Amino acid sequence: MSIPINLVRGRGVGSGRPRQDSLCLRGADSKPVKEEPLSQARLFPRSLEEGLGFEYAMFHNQVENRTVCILQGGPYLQGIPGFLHGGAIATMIDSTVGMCAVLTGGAVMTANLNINFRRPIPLCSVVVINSQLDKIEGRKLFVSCNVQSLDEKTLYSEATSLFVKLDPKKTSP
Ligand SMILES: CCCCC/C=C\C/C=C\C/C=C\C/C=C\CCCC(=O)SCCNC(=O)CCNC(=O)[C@H](O)C(C)(C)COP(=O)(O)OP(=O)(O)OC[C@H]1O[C@@H](n2cnc3c(N)ncnc32)[C@H](O)[C@@H]1OP(=O)(O)O
Repeated sequence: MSIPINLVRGRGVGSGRPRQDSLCLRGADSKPVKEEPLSQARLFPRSLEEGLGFEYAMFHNQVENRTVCILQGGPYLQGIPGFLHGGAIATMIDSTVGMCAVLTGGAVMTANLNINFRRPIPLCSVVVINSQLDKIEGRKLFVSCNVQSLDEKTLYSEATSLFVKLDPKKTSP
């Protein structure tokens, strides 16, 4: 049986940096205080110059509700010398499980993210993030993932997450 694999985004596949020209600035109480175009706004993982930050492509399998991310973390993402910063790893884990949740459930937000960092990821190495939808309970989507080396011999990180579908009756966000 052939399994449909959808390329979600990737450099060289029409992956220009997304622009969001109509964002609201929000005050401390989360209420919009001023409408202003933020022409510099970028999806966080796409915010660094090519080759220096997050280099990745994601693939989604609609039949199995799985999203795979191939990631190379560039030199601007260094944490301890020679290795990826944990926050950069968390960003890409959140983005991958988030993509899995969005493509399965529509408009969602991360409510909870738990990460175990098992081994440090060498800077500029290529790793694979394998995520899958585990279950859906009402508006809640539970998605887990692991981060491995290409040869699958090294398990770098594991994570579980909860995404909540946005309630159209609520105004925020
Ligand atoms: C924003 C629009 C998104 C639209 C997306 C569409 C397209 C995007 C396209 C491309 C994007 C591609 C991929 C995604 C990339 C990256 C992903 C990054 C995502 C983020 O980086 S996003 C930022 C960080 N994220 C936040 O900034 C969330 C702040 N937060 C809230 O905005 C609310 O908290 C919210 C909305 C989460 C829920 O609020 P709510 O009012 O709708 O729901 P409520 O509180 O009633 O909870 C309902 C049920 O979830 C349970 N529940 C809730 N929270 C829980 C928790 N923490 N632990 C355990 N259970 C929890 C309750 O216990 C209840 O469970 P039960 O029903 O069983 O009682």
